[in-house]
Amino acid sequence: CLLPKYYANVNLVRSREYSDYGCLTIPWGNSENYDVHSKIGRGKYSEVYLGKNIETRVPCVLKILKPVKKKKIYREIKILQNLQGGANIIELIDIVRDSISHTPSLIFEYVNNRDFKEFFPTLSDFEIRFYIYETLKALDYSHSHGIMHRDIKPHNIMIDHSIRKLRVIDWGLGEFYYPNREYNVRVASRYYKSPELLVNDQQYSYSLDIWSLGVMLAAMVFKKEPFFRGQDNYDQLIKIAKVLGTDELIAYIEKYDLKLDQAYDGKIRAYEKKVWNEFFTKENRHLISNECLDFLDCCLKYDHHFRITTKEALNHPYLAPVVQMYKSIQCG
Ligand SMILES: CN1CCn2c1nc1c(Br)c(Br)c(Br)c(Br)c12
Ligand code: NA
Repeated sequence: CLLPKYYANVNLVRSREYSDYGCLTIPWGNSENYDVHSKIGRGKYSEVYLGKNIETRVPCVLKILKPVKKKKIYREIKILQNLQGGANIIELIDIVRDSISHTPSLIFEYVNNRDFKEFFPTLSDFEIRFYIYETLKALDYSHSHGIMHRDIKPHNIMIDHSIRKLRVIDWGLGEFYYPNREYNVRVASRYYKSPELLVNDQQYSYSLDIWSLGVMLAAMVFKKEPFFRGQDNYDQLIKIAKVLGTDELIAYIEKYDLKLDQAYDGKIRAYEKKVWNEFFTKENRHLISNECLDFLDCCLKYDHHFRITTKEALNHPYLAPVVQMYKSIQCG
């Protein structure tokens, strides 16, 4: 078929400025238009506040960027601009230069999100499938526009359950995909880091986001948050090997002639690949189905070349009930 399996060339066929975030025209807004209220979060690169538009009184979120390399700030803004209007992509309302810190602040639409650690355990089987589907819509839009998110985790999935609204936030680690380009492996958050990041396979692609989504889903359906709890980046791979087994990890490493950091020497013992039913409990059984386990197998592959793509995932039987629901709404 004409379409490459995974949007390999979208950034090659577009004009240069689409992905060249060096030269960016920022339509600076006016920080006087916004009232800053309470701090709602703090990250490595930003402080996040709840605020309001002074005139309209409409709530908004102000992400005040810590002074990092301009190039990184421009990359986040360029990615947000390129993705605006895409399904479940957080809306960037304004960019203002903070009158005090002089660093840029990004003004986003507000989502009445509830901490996932309290909210996720309340979800039914269908609701989990629904929110995975909604997240995949955002990832498919992003990947089809040549962009990897590289920090998918529950903290970056904002959900207002009262209106079934989901938005993917924090595109600060996002990057433009080019075939055969080598990328920094120090991305994503530890528990959601994919094997390629942990064995320093720098030629990764969009499928990094699919691993992180799979890890998030496993935590939701098995009620085990996080699903792979590594003490550090080395232990993270050990925790994965304890579930997926050592054989396929070694096969992946040998296939691409990857070198394991000497920190692993003697650490990676022979672990049997576990069968999923070892994680079944009374509390999580109602969330687990054969389609769900198959979906997890498609996402949680060591070799990123073999992971399911967003397009294929949206058509996986696990999500058929969501597709069916949307069809029934359209037919009225
Ligand atoms: C740390 N927290 C909690 C809620 N929340 C946080 N960061 C947020 C960002 Br960035 C955006 Br954009 C939106 Br919208 C929401 Br809501 C956010
Ligand atoms: Na954000």
